[in-house]
Amino acid sequence: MKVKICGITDLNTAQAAINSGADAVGFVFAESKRQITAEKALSIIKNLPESVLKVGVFVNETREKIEAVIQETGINVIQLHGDESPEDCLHYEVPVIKSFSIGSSSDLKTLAMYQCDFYLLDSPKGKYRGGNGTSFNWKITKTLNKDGKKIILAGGLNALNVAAAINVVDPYMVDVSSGVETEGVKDIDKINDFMLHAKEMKEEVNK
Ligand SMILES: O=C(O)c1ccccc1NCC(=O)[C@H](O)[C@H](O)COP(=O)(O)O
Repeated sequence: MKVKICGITDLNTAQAAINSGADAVGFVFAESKRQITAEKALSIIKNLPESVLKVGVFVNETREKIEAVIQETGINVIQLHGDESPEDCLHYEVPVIKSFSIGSSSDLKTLAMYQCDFYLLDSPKGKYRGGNGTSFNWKITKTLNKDGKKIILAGGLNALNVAAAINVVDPYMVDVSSGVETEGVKDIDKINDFMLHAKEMKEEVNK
């Protein structure tokens, strides 16, 4: 199972997540308690291996700003986490993750309107557009026709529930932020624990 650790704000945590097996790390450029500047993101990203996906998270941001952040920081994937239209997700030089708030099965119908590289399923917004630590009813996804889409499951995941979530949703990747934090700060022990449960699940599924 592939894993994205989101809401990275320092190099030590990024490196620990990658050493633990993270396939992607996320940097939030939108309004958030985890918001990071382009300058700080660059100082982290330049020290990370090529092979890891560096995801920039944006909410209803202008194309000009997103393209500038791509140039300034070296992020190699963008995550559009607001009310972006299908057209807003096209014609970027890097792969695009579009996130969708899943409150009921009708929310899944929207995915068919979008052509993007990854489809991230998250809980409906809380204080911020994402990173709120709440999960949605994973069983809703049973009605989703994946049709080859790469699904990223997010929202309230943690070491204790990630294996069950993978079992129900069968995603391409899982994404976590709050569930690997203690008092709002990324916790390396929790990252290691999450990784163990998410990656172990892959072994179980492949048996
Ligand atoms: O993480 C944030 O603070 C955030 C703020 C605004 C928009 C998106 C944000 N995060 C996007 C993510 O990919 C999170 O990992 C995802 O929403 C899951 O978060 P959590 O429920 O805390 O694990």
